[in-house]
Amino acid sequence: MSTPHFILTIRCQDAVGIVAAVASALAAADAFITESSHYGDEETGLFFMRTVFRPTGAHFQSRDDFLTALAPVRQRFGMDLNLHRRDRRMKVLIAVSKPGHCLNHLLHQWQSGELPIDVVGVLSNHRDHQRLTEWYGIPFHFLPMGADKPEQEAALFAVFEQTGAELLVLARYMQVLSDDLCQKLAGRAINIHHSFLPSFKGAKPYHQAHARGVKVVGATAHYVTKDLDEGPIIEQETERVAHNQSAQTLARIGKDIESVVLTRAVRWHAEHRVMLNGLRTVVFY
Ligand SMILES: Nc1nc2c(c(=O)[nH]1)N[C@@H](CN(C=O)c1ccc(C(=O)N[C@@H](CCC(=O)O)C(=O)O)cc1)CN2
Repeated sequence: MSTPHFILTIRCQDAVGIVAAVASALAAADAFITESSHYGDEETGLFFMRTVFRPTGAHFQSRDDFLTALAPVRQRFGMDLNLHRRDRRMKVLIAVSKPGHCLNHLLHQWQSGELPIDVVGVLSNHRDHQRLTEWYGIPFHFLPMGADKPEQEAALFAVFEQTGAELLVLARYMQVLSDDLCQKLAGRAINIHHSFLPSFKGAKPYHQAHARGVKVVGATAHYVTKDLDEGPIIEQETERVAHNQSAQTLARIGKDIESVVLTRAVRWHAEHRVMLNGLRTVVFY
């Protein structure tokens, strides 16, 4: 059986000696570092680090062993420190409305082993994608938007909790989540917006873009906050468009970009490569 690798992520106030202290603690625990990235943001004064390592010694093998070895450094610098087995797959719940292209792409990538996740369910306020979801052998949860939005959202959060989900992916889910639900899911919900933010927030961004006469369209994956389309950006991509292309054609071009951008963002989040830095993110590619 191959030796498990661990992913260590750290966020704390920046200071002299953090990298040396972490590397020394890992060396003292016979940890072999295979990958390491760090960044200090001079504006926010925050330090970020992602290190991948594997055990080589007899005394330090388990996650708890290494958490114990890192405890003094964690305390010295007041770190927000997390340690994950690299072979553990994140549990993901996907929400979708009528546009199904992002869901389809995610499910194909997952089934093809291209994403380090387990899809624990798909939920929707429409039944359009129930057959596709069940074809993949995934539970489908129909949560229609009745008159009582808090009730629908309570049912949504109940599915999130009951499935053991660790991430909610809004794969063109066209309902605005309430402040209360956003707080409960802070840092655990990713949305795909079908424009190159901050341009063209809200509904019908391709019509807005066409009317503005843009030469480039794009898509943005971001963490979900109460402020619509304002959450910390994880990934963006663009493609050139031309004067003779309609809003419908822009939307068709955009579908492929949205699918790729959302899948990248989910992969990077599941690989613990994305860290929140206020209203921004740090992404260790
Ligand atoms: N709290 C948040 N919730 C959601 C966000 C977000 O950023 N914060 N993003 C949306 C997705 N989205 C754009 O990317 C978006 C979805 C829906 C709407 C909208 O105006 N919806 C209408 C209803 C539309 C319908 O029923 O078809 C509404 O909610 O009144 C704008 C942008 C997902 N949720």
